[in-house]
Amino acid sequence: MNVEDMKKAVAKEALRYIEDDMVIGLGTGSTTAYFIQFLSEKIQKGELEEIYGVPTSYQAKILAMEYGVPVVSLDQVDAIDVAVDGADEVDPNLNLIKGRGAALTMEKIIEYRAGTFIVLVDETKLVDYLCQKMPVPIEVIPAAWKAILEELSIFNAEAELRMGKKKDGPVVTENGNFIIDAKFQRIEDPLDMEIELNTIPGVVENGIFADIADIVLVGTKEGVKKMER
Ligand SMILES: O=C(CO)[C@H](O)[C@H](O)COP(=O)(O)O
Repeated sequence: MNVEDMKKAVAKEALRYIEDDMVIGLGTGSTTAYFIQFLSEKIQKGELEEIYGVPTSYQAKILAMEYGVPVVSLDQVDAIDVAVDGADEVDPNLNLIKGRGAALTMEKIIEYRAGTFIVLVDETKLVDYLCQKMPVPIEVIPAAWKAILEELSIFNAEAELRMGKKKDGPVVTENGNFIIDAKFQRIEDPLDMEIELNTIPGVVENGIFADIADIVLVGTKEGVKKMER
């Protein structure tokens, strides 16, 4: 089983948690894209009814619209039953780093409020501690980017402004902000770090998702494994 097959396997497995009449937070990224596709197939077959998706990004919204999954915004719903999203790192306590796709703020807004937050990863995302492989994406107000970059040196972070790939200059998020990717040495206390980073003036949100995930479905060569809080 290659990584792509693992992503598909966890996306299929996540459907087990979806029932009629649910409002579902739709995450961002390649793994969640499979989930949206498979969710749509079940809806088209009539196996799921009265499903509404709350997208965490334009990517999720456009995919849902293309696949015919009804889309609503957060302010149109009373509650989110389940949210499904990928992650960049998962530690043994189900703490996450997210935000490679620069959608971390809306992802956290929605996933924090979900009755059940299900994370879909392949086994390459499992780490012993956060920041083992990936930096923490931090969404910042553009005017503050340079000051924040310097302030992050207090944490011994190697931090850089994220630059566009098919755009000149910095990546601009869907909220009109910049992203700083900060590689810390090792995050000992994810919750503490998540809160501390958000106290820096100009920081909108950061990609540490501590104590939010309820279930992590991990695609492995041996099949899907479940980690649960
Ligand atoms: O946080 C994210 C986007 O902001 C993604 O969920 C995360 O990067 C995982 O993506 P993929 O499933 O493509 O590996």
